[in-house]
Amino acid sequence: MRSGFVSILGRPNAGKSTLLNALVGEKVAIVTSKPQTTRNRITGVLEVPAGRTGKSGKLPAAQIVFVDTPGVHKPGTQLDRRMLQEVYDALEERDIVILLVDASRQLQLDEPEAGEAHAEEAGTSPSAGPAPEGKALPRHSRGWKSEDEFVLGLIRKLDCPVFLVINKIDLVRREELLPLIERLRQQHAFTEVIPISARKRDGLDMLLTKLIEYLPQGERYFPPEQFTDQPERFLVAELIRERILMETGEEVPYASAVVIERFEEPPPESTKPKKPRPIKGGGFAAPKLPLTSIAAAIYCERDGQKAILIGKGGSKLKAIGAGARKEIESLLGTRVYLELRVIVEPGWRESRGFIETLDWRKQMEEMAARQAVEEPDKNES
Ligand SMILES: Nc1nc2c(ncn2[C@@H]2O[C@H](COP(=O)(O)OP(=O)(O)OP(=O)(O)O)[C@@H](O)[C@H]2O)c(=O)[nH]1
Repeated sequence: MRSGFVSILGRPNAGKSTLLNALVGEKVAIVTSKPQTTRNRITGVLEVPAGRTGKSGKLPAAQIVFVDTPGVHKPGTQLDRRMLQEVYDALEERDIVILLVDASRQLQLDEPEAGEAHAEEAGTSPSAGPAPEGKALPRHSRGWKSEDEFVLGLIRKLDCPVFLVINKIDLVRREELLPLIERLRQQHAFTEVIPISARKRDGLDMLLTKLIEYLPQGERYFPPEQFTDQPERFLVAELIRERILMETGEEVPYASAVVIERFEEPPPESTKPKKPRPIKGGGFAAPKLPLTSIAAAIYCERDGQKAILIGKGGSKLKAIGAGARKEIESLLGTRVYLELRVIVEPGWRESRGFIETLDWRKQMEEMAARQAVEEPDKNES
């Protein structure tokens, strides 16, 4: 079989997480219209059984480990630097790299007015983020041309196949697409150039066929039924963060972090399949699902942000909790009791120590170390 790591690299909002989810067929990464949604590298595993039909006939069996990365942007804070480090790490361990660009955004650059503004302000921080789809770029986000150069610099150093994947083609006209492809082709000797729409799942068959063509022969890295290496706790924290990004504006999404403080899975006996319950007046009700009890802390940097997160009479926090709970229930397949509290941690985005505590890989190591101290016998056996 073929197997290998495919890292997905690109500017914020290019659609990397949408592509990852579409390829893997599961919600592995959260997606919002706000840039810099992804903060860690995220693994999504796609198992391709032998005989599946691709663009050029039957595909060989393959396991592709996709690695979504934070959008590359000029670092302004310690958190940004950590995010960039995640990108570097993903570029270390890979067999193929996908450079994902947003076709609609590239086209905006072509407009002379926007182009001039970019040149003027190149190098400014884009932390406040690009404009929503289809809108003109706001002044504060016009530093991104130099960031495109930075991304190109990263891929020029690579010795593996690099695919240029042009996303969001559903937003551009056909006659605009061909000149764009030609212009981007000039930037680097890309192994393949593939236009897609991740949202509409257009072009993904071609992408998959070509990826498998370039993957080395090898064994599986993950068991066939596993679709990510992220623990459920972290997925839950991300679903809460996704809701915060959706429910709040201005700087709050960027200044927020979520830490799971309690994660109590239902006792094993309650997860056994149960019979439907008879109800008064005849008929049966679906059996009650078991309950997972979760408590999470939402960190922000200032009292004002805390007030926004809580909202009038707690309304905002309630909305965040209700939206997140629905998503978590569908992830875990249980009912969920979710408790949220908001904590002000001034300037956490500049604190290396705090940022480290957010890293789930670190959290897992610490939990294992704690368990080894608390239950040494269990560990030895
Ligand atoms: N129209 C359209 N929108 C898309 C497509 N792919 C992604 N989007 C939208 O683009 C926005 C950003 O998508 P994400 O997948 O979060 O982008 P990202 O590159 O992971 O973003 P960062 O986390 O900032 O790095 C979301 O609103 C998506 O729904 C596409 O093919 N077409």
